[in-house]
Amino acid sequence: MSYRTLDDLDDGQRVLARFDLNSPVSVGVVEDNRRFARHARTVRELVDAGHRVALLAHQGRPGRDTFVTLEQHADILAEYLDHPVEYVPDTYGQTALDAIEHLDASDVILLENVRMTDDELPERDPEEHSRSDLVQTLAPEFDAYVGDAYSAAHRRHASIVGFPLVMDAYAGRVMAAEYEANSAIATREFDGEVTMVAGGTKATDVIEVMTTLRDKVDNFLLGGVVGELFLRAVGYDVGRDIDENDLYESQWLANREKIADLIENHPSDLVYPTDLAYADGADERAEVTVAEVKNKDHDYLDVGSDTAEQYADIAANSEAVFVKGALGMFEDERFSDGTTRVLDAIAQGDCFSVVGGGDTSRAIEMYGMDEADFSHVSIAGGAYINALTGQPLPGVEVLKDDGEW
Ligand SMILES: Nc1ncnc2c1ncn2[C@@H]1O[C@H](COP(=O)(O)OP(=O)(O)O)[C@@H](O)[C@H]1O
Ligand SMILES: O=C(OP(=O)(O)O)[C@H](O)COP(=O)(O)O
Repeated sequence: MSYRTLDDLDDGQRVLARFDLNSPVSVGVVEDNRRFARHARTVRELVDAGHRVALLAHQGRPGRDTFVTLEQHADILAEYLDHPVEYVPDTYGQTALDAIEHLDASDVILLENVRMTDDELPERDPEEHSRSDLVQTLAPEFDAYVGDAYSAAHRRHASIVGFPLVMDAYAGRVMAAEYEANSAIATREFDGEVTMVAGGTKATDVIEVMTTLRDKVDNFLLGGVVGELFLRAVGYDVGRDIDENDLYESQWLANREKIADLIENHPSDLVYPTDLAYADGADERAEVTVAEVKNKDHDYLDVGSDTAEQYADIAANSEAVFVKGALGMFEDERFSDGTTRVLDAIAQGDCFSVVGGGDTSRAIEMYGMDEADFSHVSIAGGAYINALTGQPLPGVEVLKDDGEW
């Protein structure tokens, strides 16, 4: 193995760990989400091994409403951990250094939002970041650095890439699990069919992923905004904005050439919806076959039942399924069918499966599915896209021993 994990870390050390607890914030209130539960497992291991643990994390960006202190994060994490997490309102000043000095075995402190320091946010090379005041002040206080913030590993920020250069560095459990699963489509050979659910609203991201993975994926199951854009490209009158909706036109103009290229060169990999669902005059779910659509007079908010059944079948018979984007607006139960039927088929089967995307993965808990029925449910957004498109993540690269993760 070419990177060190917690298995390689001797007990009873002074450990600085970088997590990603970045969360939605609604009117100043930090919302609980699966990042806390996941990172709590890494902290639990550190606590059980008798380490003295200081956590570094960020929240929001300067100037945004979500840019708040980490006080609430400490409380939420402590709940998951069932162990105290002391919030320290300072990142690397004297207050922080005093708190670090007073750590006992198995104590956990959470240092202040690292983006409140000037050193953190500039995108710089690891060497330059390793010379920053932040890194130079904190590094000597610890024996080891644990990088667990996979979902922020696409950022070349000081606390992500600076410490590993000057400290013994280890990948945390979240980092290792995310890396292994999300890179699998690029790095693993599968014997059977590889399928990708290509849906959701961020069509530009998804079409970039499709273009990169066109030789690896056997079936792209098209849905959501992505599906409509592909249908438009083959001559159906969908994939257009209605009224104020601005999901389609700009993404059509930005991606039409890539779409045309995929259609021309990989036609047999593309699986189109054959029917679509919308809300009728009585606000009930109604369906129409794609062939019957004469002009786009409805917002199509899900794939239809025939499509859902066909997609579920393909997923169930695949060796590996990667999900990027939902097939419909599943938050509204009327339009959840496409997404849930395919997720159910994956969950009940035994294929290798990865579900990514903050919004899409919410469908799993919303509809009472068990995360354990999937090989991996990612907590990353941008980093997941970077991994799928084969771009190295700086926060991963710095943890490699030999440059060959
Ligand atoms: N036809 C559609 N119209 C509007 N929204 C849709 C449609 N299909 C899917 N969605 C929305 O797509 C979202 C998930 O995809 P997206 O935001 O692209 O991905 P991510 O999971 O990466 O955050 C869901 O919140 C869902 O409501
Ligand atoms: O939440 C994050 O990324 P995501 O929105 O892609 O999931 C990370 O914490 C990175 O945050 P940033 O996009 O403000 O650098």
